[in-house]
Amino acid sequence: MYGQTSIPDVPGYVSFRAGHRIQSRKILTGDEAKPTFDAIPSIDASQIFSEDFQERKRLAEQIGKAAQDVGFFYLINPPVSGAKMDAAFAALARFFALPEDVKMKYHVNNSPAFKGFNPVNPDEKRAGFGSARETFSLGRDYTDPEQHSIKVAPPGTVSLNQWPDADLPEFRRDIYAYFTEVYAFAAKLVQIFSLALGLEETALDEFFKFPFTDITINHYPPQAGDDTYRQVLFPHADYGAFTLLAQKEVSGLEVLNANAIWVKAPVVEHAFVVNTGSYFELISGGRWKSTVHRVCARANTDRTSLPFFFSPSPNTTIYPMVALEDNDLEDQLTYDLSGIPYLGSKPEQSPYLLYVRPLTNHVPPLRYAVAAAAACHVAIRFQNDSLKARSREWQLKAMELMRQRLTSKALTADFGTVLTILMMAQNDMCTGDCAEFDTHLPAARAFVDEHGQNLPDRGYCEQRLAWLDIIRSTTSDHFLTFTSPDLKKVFSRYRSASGHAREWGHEAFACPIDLLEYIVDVTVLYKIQPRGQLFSQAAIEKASLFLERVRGWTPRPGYYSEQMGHVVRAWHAGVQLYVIRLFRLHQHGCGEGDAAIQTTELVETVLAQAKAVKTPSAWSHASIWPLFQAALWFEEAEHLERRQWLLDYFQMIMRTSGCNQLDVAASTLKTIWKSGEYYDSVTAGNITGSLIL
Ligand SMILES: O=C(O)CCC(=O)C(=O)O
Ligand SMILES: [Fe+2]
Repeated sequence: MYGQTSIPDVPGYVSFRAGHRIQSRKILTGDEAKPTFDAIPSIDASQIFSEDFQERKRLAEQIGKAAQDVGFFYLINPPVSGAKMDAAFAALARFFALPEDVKMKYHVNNSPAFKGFNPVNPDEKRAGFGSARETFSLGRDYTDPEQHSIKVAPPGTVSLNQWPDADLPEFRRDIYAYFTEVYAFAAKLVQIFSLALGLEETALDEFFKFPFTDITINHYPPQAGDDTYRQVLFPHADYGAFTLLAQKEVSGLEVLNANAIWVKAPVVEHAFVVNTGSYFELISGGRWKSTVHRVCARANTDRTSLPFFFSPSPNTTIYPMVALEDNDLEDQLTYDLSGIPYLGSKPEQSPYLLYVRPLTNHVPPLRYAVAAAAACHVAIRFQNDSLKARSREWQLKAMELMRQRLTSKALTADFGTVLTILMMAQNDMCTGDCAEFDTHLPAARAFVDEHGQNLPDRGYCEQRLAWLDIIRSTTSDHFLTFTSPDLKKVFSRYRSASGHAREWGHEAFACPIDLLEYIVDVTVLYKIQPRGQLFSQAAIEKASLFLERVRGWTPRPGYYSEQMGHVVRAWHAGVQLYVIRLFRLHQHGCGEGDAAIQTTELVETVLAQAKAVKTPSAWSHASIWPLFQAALWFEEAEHLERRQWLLDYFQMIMRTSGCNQLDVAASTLKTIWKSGEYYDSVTAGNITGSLIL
C-alpha cells in the first residue's frame, strides 16, 4: 500500500509513516505509561448477515469498541469460505514461485493503475527499515466481467488489472472466487460500522457506492540463512476506510499501542485481522484512529499476506459523520502535532518531539497551548467548528495558567515557561491575533535574554522567535521586536546538523538565512521612511542595492534536497518581488534614467517553483510567503484564473495541513484584490485585523 520510505531511528521513540508524514511516538514505560491495549481483541462475525437487527447491533457494539480502543481486531468465523481463502493462498504461492522473468511480464508499469507484479526493491532490502517484499496487486476494474455485479464499465474503458492467464490459468478464478466473497462481506461491514457510530445502518452506504478496492498481496521472501527476527515492512498506518487482512501459517504483524510498544497479531486461521484507516478516522470524527503497524519475520522464513483494502468511491466527498469524541482529547491531539512542519520536519531533529512534547505532561499551560494548536489544526482538517471553539478556550486556559505560573518565582525562569510563551505566540500567529502576539513575542524574548544560558535548546527558541518576528513584520505595519543587529547575531551563531555555518539548525524554515537577512534590511529601511512622501533618492539607491544583492545570491550547490530547492528558488524570486513592491522599483527603476524593473518573470518563477513542489507536503506549506508576494501582482484583467487557482491551492494545502494561516492569507488577498489599491505589504493599505503569514 505504500512506496519506498526511509524512517530514521530516534532513541526512545518509534517513528512511522502515517497521513503522508513521518511521525514519532515516545516509548512510555513505568510511571509515564498510560492505559492502552496489550492484545488484539477477537470478535465473532458469524452473525453479520443475520436477519435479527439486535444481533447485528451487538456485533456493531463490539466492533465500535475495538475500533476505538485498539484500531485492530480479529473477525473470527466470517462468512467467507476458508476453502476459498486457502485456494487463493495456494494460487499466490504458485505465482510467486514463477521465474522472475515470467512474473516481470505482469509488471505494474504495464498497467495504467499500477496493478500487477512489483518485484523486491533492492534498495529497500536493508535490514531494520524499508520493506523487503514483492507484491501482486489488483483492484477496482469494471472491465473485468467478474466485477460486473458492482458496475459495468462503458465500452472503450481501459482495463487496469493484469492476470497471468497464460502462465497460471487457474489464478484468476481462484483469486476472484475469494474477492467476490470478501467484497460482499466488506460491503456489509460498512453497515455494521455505521451502526457502531450510532448512525442508521445505511448512513455510510452513500460513500461506498462504487468503492475503491485494492488487494496488494505481500510476499516477503527469505532474506538470509539465519532466523533473526527483523522488520520487513516499515511502520505505517493504512489510509483506506478499513483493511481485511488474511494471514496464513506465518505470523509477523505487529501493532503499535499508545505507549509505543509493539503488540503481536499472530495468525488466526481463516479469520480476518481488521484495521480501520485514515478515511474512517475522518468519517468517525477522529474516534477511530488509523493504528500504526509493521511486519517482522524471521530472516530464513517465507511469508505471504493477503490484505483487502476497502475505501470510499473515488468521486465521493467524505466528512465526519459524528461529532469529535472528547475522551482525553488534549492528549490525543498533542500527538497529532508532531507532524506539523513548523515544529521541525524530521523526528530526530524535531525540537517539538525532543523538548516540547515531553514537557506537556509537567507544564499545564504548555499542555493547553499545545492542545490549542493541535485542536485548531484538526478542526480545520475536519471542518469542525466546535473543536475550533474548543481550541480558543484552551488558548485562554493556557494564558490563565501561565499567569498563575508567573507568580511562582521558582518556575518563572524554566524552559517550560519559555516554550509555553513561544507556543502561545505561535498560536496568535496562526489565528492572526495581532494584539496577543504583541504581548507574547516580547515576553518570550525577554525570557530568552534573561535566562537563555539555562535553556536546553536556546537555539530553537531564538530561531523560532526571530522567524516569527520577521515574517510578521513583512506583512503588517508593526516594527520588528528584535533589532536588526540582534537578529544577525542570532543567525550567525547557527550551524546546520551537518556543520554548515549560517544554515538553520532546525529544518523547519524554508527561507535561507542570507535571504532572510535581506528581508530584515529592506523591511527596516522601508519602515524608517517618512510616511506620505516620495522616497528619497538615497533610499531608492539603497533598496536597489539590496535588490542587486538578492538577485546575485545563489543557492549553495548540492546543499538542498530537490523539494527544498524549489522552495528556496521560490523565496529567492519572492524576496525580489517584495523589494520591488515596497520601493515601487517597477515604476521608476533603480536610479535616475534607469529602465523600470520587470516583475513578470519573477512572478512566473515563483509560480513554477511552487508548482514543482509535491502537494500536499511540508514544502508546499513553506511556499506560502513567496506565493503571497507573487499573488499581489496578479492583475484583475489578465489573471482572474490565476487568482482562483491560488485560492484553490491555498484551500487544498489548508485542508491537508490544517494551517489557519492559509485562510488568513487568502482572505487578505481577496480584500486587496477587491480594493484594487496598491498594497505594499507593510503599511497594509487599509487592511486591518489579521496578522498574516
Ligand atoms: O503483511 C502484513 O501482514 C501486513 C501488510 C500491511 O500492513 C499492508 O500491506 O498495509
Ligand atoms: Fe498496512
